Amino acid sequence: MFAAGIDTSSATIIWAMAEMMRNQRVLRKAQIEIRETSRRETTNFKEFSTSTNNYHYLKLHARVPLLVPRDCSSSARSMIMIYLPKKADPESFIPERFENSSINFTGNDYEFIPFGAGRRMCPGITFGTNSVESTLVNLLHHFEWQLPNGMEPQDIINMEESDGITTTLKAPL
Ligand code: HEM
Repeated sequence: MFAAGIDTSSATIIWAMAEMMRNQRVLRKAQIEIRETSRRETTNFKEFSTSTNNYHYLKLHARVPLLVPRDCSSSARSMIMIYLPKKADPESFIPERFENSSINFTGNDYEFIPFGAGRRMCPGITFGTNSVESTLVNLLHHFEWQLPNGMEPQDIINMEESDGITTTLKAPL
C-alpha cells in the first residue's frame, strides 16, 4: 500500500495542479463548479462534501508511463513492456476530451489505462481516485492558487517527466 499508493497519488495531484496553473481556463472552470455546488449544498443545509460524484469536470490526470514490466512465462519468456499509446494531441491538457465519451480509466478501454488493466491492474483504483480527487476539491474550494513573483502561466514551460516507475515533474512545481 505504501509503495504503490503514495507516489502515484501525490504525483497525480502535482501533475493536475501544474496543468491547471498553466491552463487557467481549466482551473477557473473546476473552481467554479466546486464552489457553486458547495454554495447550493450549504443553502440546502447540507454540509460541503468532498465526494467527487457531484463534480463532472474534475478529471483524473494520471501519469504512469509504462505499466509494470510483465514476464510472459508460458511461451517465449519474453519481457513485455506496455507503453501508453499516444492519442491525438496527447500533450495538451484538455479535460473536455473525456466529456460525452464512453472511454474511462477503469481498464476496459485500452487507449487510456492509467491504472493498468486485467488481472494485475491496480487494486487501489478507488482509493487512489478518491484521495486524489478529494485533495484537489479541497484545494480548489478553499484556496486561490497563484504563481509567485509575477510569474505568468506561460512561464511554466518545463513539464519534463522524471525517470522511474511513477513519473513526477522533473522540475518541482
Ligand atoms: C492515482 C493513484 C494510482 C495510480 C495512477 C496507480 C497506478 C497503478 C498501475 C499502473 C499499476 C500497474 C498495473 C498493471 O501493471 O497492470 C498499479 C499497481 C498496483 N497498485 Fe496502484 N495506482 C494508484 C494508487 C494506488 C493505491 C492508493 C494503492 C493502495 C492503497 C495502490 C496499490 C497498487 C498495488 C498493490 C499494485 C500491484 C498490483 C499487482 O501487481 O497485482 N495503487 N497501480
